[in-house]
Amino acid sequence: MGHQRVKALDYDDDLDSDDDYFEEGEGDGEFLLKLFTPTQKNMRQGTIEVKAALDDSISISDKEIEEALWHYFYDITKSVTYLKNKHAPMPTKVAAQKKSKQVSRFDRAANSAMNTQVQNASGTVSPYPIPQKPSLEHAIISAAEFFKDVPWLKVPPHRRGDIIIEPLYPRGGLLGGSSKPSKLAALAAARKKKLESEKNSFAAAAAVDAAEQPTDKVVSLLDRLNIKGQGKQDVAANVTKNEISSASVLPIPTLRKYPARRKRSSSPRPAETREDKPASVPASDNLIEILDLRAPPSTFAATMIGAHRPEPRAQSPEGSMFSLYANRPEVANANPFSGPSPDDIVMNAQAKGNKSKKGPLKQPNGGKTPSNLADSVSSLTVEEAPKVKSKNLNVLEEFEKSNMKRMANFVVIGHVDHGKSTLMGRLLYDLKVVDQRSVDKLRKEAENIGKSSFALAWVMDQTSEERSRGITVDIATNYFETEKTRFTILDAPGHRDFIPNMIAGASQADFAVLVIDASGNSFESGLKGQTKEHALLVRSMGVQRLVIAVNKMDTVEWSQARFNEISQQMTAFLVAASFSPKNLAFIPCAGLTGENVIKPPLEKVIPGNWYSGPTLVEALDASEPAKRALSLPLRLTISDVFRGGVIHPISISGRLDAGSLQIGDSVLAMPSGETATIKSVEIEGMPADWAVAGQIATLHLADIDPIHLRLGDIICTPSAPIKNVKSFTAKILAFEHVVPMSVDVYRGRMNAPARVSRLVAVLNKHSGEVEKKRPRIVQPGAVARIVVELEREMPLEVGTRVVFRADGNTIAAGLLEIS
Ligand SMILES: Nc1nc2c(ncn2[C@@H]2O[C@H](COP(=O)(O)OP(=O)(O)OP(=O)(O)O)[C@@H](O)[C@H]2O)c(=O)[nH]1
Repeated sequence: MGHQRVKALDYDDDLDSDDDYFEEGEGDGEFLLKLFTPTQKNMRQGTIEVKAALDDSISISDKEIEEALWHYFYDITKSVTYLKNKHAPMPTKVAAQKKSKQVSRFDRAANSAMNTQVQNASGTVSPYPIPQKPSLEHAIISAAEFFKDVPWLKVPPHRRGDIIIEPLYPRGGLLGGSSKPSKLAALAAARKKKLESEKNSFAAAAAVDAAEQPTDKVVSLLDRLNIKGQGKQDVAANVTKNEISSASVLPIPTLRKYPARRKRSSSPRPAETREDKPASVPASDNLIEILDLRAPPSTFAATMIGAHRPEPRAQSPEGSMFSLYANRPEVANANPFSGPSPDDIVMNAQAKGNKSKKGPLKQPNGGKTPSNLADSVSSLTVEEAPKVKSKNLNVLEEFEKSNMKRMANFVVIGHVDHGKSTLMGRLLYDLKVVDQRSVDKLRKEAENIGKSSFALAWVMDQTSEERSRGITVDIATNYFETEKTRFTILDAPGHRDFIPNMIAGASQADFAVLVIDASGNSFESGLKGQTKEHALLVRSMGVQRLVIAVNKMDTVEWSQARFNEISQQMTAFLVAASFSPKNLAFIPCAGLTGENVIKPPLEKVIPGNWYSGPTLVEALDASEPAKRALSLPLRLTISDVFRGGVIHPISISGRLDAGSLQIGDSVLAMPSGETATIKSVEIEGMPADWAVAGQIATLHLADIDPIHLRLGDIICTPSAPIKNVKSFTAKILAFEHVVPMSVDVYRGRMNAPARVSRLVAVLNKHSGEVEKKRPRIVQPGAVARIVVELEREMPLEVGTRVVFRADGNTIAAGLLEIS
């Protein structure tokens, strides 16, 4: 700070302007004198010493020395150093300015190359030393030379081997470091040496293997296959023959023990390349001169590789990076596809093993050509499930031999709540078909919902809906037998809403049991309701015999008068409905209490013991067996379609109207026209081999989809099928007025909308003779012939019984005459 202040004294302006500064203590003259006297001495002495310290070659004026001394406050050493540095010879001003900045070696090398080019062009000498070209022969090789025939791995023969790139500069030059090899370099060298020794030993071992075929050597499967494989022998022979002699000269790529690597290298080559260009080294005359369009190396490249311009490159036509060893004779002579592939070797070895153990090995495609294979495939068929084997029974003979108890199916009809189900429940209970325990249980359950009187009815009505509503909805089936007959009960619903179900039941019946409530007004109301309708329906459906159960006699105290009244009225009606009086049987009974069901009523019950007739069961048993159309073609009306589980996925049940069937039979479903095979048969829940007309059978089917089976469809014999018709002529009994009108035609459960298209004639009820042609209307109770047009086809034939309904009422029933 003092120095700065002294130095500032040189500026007059400052001195003049800062008068106060000098006014402290002494006056101006004295102060200056004190100040400059020792300075002048020091300056003279310092100038002498600096001159002495400086080299004589450097010419420096005294003033310059004094300035230095003044600047460095008479420090001789610093002043000398400053002057020396100031007057030392400097190459350029730029270099002097960048003296403090370390010039990178790369920059120096680049500058050198640039100067070299400049020197070559202008003859000037570069200020920097240019690296001298190494004297070794290898040093002439530049990187461009090395890679002149790249892509990689395309090494010319004269350079095949250890490529030694002599460093342009001593190690540790450009990038620093020691000239001693690094550990990594040492490891690489050791590995290389080891591989070479392995290669030589492997080549020798391969030669021995080819001759001796060692078997005791523990090698992997691939090793063994490789050794035994022809491809291996070929390659090994080549390697042995060519490589051992040249191994010391030409370091070859290491041959691996496993052939997969060789396969991998050759497999990508397309077949056409393999055929057109065998794996041989392209001779020199095969080389193609390629126009060298490359630009001269850049400055950087020239620095790195020198100014050498590579010769025009010669490239093999293949120009492939995989041709590194293509010009090697052992590889050139080897056709990689001449022998089996490694996969082939493995497969052949496996085939050998299998052959030795299991005989001839099948070829993957069975030795078939593609065309044969295609033929075989086209000839393949999906084998159908084995048909059920038929016992080929003569069913009619079997039926005769069986001495089967006669069978009868009857439908229980009548107005709603007249006691049909209760009467049948009593029948079954008294016949011990249903045990006491079951009835007690039903009674208890019925009591729980306040319907204790329905307990016996629940023997038949088993669905929750029926039990909760107290009415029968669908046909309920049950079985019992007497000494003479096996009976099937078809309990029909009495409610008018379920007339179709009642028709379905009636279509299976041999006769009918008409239940009439004897209590006050019930009979009369029934006559207005389904009592008459049901009677007419069953009659129109072919039922000729009726057992009329005058039920609930307990409610009228077993009044004979009431019984007689009902009998007379009903007889008149039924005879009018074409029932024969001899086929009508009136039985007084009480289903709820069980009188006269299976046991005659007690005298105390019947006042005056006025009834001595049969019980209900006796009346049933007294019925003439229905004629069975055994010799006619099979006709079975489907009343139920269900899935019988895994074993029986498709099952149907229904009454055989005609014909017979047995296990293994092929049957035809109409109207679908689909065939099925009968797998098994059940009659009354028991397995059977066959079934005949009149029986209600369950058939478990195969070879048919359930969608082709519906309620009311007909199962028939394929050789004599029932036909689907669109129109027919029928003889009808009119219940209501019939005019040309829209109706629904029922055949059992099957129905279809139709139109009465024409009234042909009114017929005599008894003789059937035409009484009036082309009537405009058919009166209720009259018999007439009409023509009906169906909106869709139905399987119908002559003799089929049909029912006509309109607006929920049965208006007529009839028999097909012409279809
Ligand atoms: N007092 C008396 N009641 C009876 C007799 N038979 C049936 N009942 C009663 O009549 C009612 C109807 O009986 P169900 O057997 O259900 O009549 P149903 O004709 O089968 O009825 P649906 O099948 O619905 O048409 C029940 O409450 C029975 O207890 C009988 O002999 N005497």
